[in-house]
Amino acid sequence: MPAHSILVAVPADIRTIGNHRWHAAPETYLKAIVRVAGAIPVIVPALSEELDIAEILSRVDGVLVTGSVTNVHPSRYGAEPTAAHEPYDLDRDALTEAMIKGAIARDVPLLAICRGLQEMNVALGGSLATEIQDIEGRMDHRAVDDPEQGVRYAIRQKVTAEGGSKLNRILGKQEFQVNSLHRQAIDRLAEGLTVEALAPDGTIEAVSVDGARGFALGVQWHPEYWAESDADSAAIFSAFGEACRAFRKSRATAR
Ligand SMILES: N[C@@H](CCC(=O)NCCCC(=O)O)C(=O)O
Repeated sequence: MPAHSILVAVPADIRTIGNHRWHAAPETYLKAIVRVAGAIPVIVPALSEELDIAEILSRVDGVLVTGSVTNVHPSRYGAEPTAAHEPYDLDRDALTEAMIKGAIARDVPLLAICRGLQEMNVALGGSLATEIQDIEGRMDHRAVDDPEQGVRYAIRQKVTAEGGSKLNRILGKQEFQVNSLHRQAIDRLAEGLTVEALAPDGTIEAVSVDGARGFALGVQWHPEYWAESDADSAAIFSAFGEACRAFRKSRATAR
């Protein structure tokens, strides 16, 4: 096991376990950070009003925003909340907005996955569509109804990366298969984001930050799930880990 020294901040979800509120992150992301990106994940509690986010960002070498079954509260992108938008996690919304904006402003490498990509778009002023499987012409991007996680997260959808995009360079190809499971998607793309990849129905599957000096990528699918066994998933986590190491070095030399 390598002795890692790179730190990656992971904003927490709020979960209720028994009678307690927990600040938690899914293990699949934590293992992918340790085992494939080669870094130490540091879970940041969703207590944004009590934390100095700038201070946290000055001590970490990357930020990874995970997926979650909860949805960004629609008031954050000017939509009326309805039952179809639920469930929410308002504390996570506040934390991820601050961490995403802060990471981009400071060139801290950022990898945003699924809900994370949606939060990246909302943080920069974009909006989301909900229940996209009900929109004419759109595919059903939800997980298959199966108790087995490996079946729910099976890689089975085609995605096409823009030629010359960051993803195209990381993966060395334009066409690939992913495990994209979600019921919301980017509607109005935020100014400052570039589309990196699309599903066959036009759903935005990946974005990057325009003019970012470092790594600032959002993917709608789940590279964390197969990061140890699927070459494309591994390539994304390895590229993120490399970016974090390069950022640590550049920051050390600037001091
Ligand atoms: N809530 C959003 C984001 C979807 C997401 O991040 N899913 C992660 C895992 C979900 C699971 O295991 O069921 C949406 O649905 O669009």
